[in-house]
Amino acid sequence: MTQLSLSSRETLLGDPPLARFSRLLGEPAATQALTRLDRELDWQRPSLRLYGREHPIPRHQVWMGSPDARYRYSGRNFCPEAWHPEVAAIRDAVVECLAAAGQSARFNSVLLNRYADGEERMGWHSDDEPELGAAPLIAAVSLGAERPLRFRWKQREAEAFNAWLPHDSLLVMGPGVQRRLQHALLPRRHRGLRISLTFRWVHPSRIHD
Ligand SMILES: O=C(O)CCC(=O)C(=O)O
Ligand SMILES: [Fe+2]
Repeated sequence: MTQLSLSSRETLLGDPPLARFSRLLGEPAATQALTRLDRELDWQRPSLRLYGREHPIPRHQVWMGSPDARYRYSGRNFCPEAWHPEVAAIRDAVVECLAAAGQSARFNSVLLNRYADGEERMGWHSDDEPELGAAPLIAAVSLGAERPLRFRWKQREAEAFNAWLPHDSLLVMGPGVQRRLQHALLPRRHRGLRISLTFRWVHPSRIHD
């Protein structure tokens, strides 16, 4: 039996589609991936300009992907790093997991986020940059400490809620999730390293210098 057949799917929202899979990679692969990514990636802490002042982001990150998948983020153009073999293997596991669930998907870009502990975080946002297209599918893999990704509706049509993301889980944000909701990884009082990988498809033709 392969690890893939052990992964299980849970629906968190039907419309727009939000689903969580557990045991994406299996053990010891998932723990080995966490250790390897922590050690081997060139983690960056860029600063964002806000009200004329530079603020280092409250986490570390790496953009990775195909060379033509350039990405605009906070007004800057990022050229992604080349695929690390471990990240490419996780990407392929995500594509296989989705295919086994009857969903075809492709990814040419990933944002990796490294949160050293519960103080490190990501603020409210939607992944709705124009180069992602009108209805992107974003697949978020979590490794390490379990934390909740908090969702809130832009039109306040329902209550905010937490999607808990355990080690070796996959959260799939389907078409409409970015348009209708925002998400954030809020600070929590707890210890433990967490690395997330959010795989996307960046439309190469939409990028202009
Ligand atoms: O760390 C997470 O799970 C969230 C990351 C995220 O929202 C993003 O990369 O856009
Ligand atoms: Fe996001």
